Amino acid sequence: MSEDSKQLISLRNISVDFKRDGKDIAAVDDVSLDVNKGDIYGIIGYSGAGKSTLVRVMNLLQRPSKGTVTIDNQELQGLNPQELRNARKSIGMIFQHFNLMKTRTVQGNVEYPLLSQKLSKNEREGKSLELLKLVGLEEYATSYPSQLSGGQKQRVAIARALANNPKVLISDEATSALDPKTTTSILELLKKLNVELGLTIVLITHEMQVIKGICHNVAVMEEGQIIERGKVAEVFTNPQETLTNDFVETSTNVKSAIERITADPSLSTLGDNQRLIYLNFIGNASKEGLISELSQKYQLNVNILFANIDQVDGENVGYTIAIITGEEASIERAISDLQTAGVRTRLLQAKQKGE
Ligand SMILES: Nc1ncnc2c1ncn2[C@@H]1O[C@H](COP(=O)(O)OP(=O)(O)OP(=O)(O)O)[C@@H](O)[C@H]1O
Repeated sequence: MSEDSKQLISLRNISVDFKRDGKDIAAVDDVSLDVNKGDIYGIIGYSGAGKSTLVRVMNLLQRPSKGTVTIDNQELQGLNPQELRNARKSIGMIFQHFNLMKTRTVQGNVEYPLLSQKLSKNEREGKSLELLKLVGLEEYATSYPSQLSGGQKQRVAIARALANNPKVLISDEATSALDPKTTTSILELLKKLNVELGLTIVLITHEMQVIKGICHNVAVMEEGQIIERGKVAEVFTNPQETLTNDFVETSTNVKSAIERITADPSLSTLGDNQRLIYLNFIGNASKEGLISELSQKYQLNVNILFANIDQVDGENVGYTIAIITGEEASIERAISDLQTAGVRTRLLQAKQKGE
């Protein structure tokens, strides 16, 4: 397969400017992004970062001020209105507030996009029931949206988005209005659609937990730009930008643990030759064993204040905050050994003799 045919979405130098109070706002600022077929690509950023605007560019619901949009080797800006309508069918979308039609039944909602296809009533009914089965809601075909829970409404919206057999599903904060358990079940459904149908998914969110749950790749957006991108496991364990680090540490509870520990004098008032240190490691939990091994080797006392282990894209990632006590040179050597073994270390606080 050539590099080109692997790409499903290709955005080149996209900028979107809006006018507000007579001033230009760069909602998206010179963004290039490639999404490969079969990928689950997450775009994360705080509110106002430009995520929704960027994904609306992917089907030209938002025309960019600059740049080109190519979907499956077809440049969208070159299409006439009829061709664009057809191209848009290959891009399904789901949203935070589901956008279902209240006066139509569940099945009626799923059938709606099929009305523009040359299908008989029977074929439409068959297809919509098949889609409802796929999302686990065939028993609710005759119910109305108001009779469903949020998670069920989102399943209906997913079935509807799949009606035209799209190549890509864009999920715009689709789990933001759902509780954590329902969020997990919707993410599991998206993962299943990705695996079983080979559906490419672009998912925008402000929660790293969502990215960690199902994405293979991630882009971090701030002020209209992509400031960092890469494989989720890599970005998670070695974030380069402050904002990325902030997302990672919030989702792993490391941020709140550091705040709690440094605000508590009984934990953060260090004695002589003590260091408060943060350790982050990927791979096997045996790195935990490494800490006790090094503490024996260098005669250090390690007091673990916080530890968390997480799964990112199938890999274990560990986070530990500890106070290490011992001779300064021994601490230095132990930290150097940890780094050699692939552990990321960060000094949070230190007190040397005589301070
Ligand atoms: N139609 C519009 N007219 C003017 N400004 C807009 C318009 N749409 C978005 N913006 C502005 O563009 C910037 C990016 O908005 P966008 O909705 O893309 O961000 P976001 O990251 O998706 O945030 P959120 O999750 O809150 O929607 C914001 O400053 C927003 O106010």
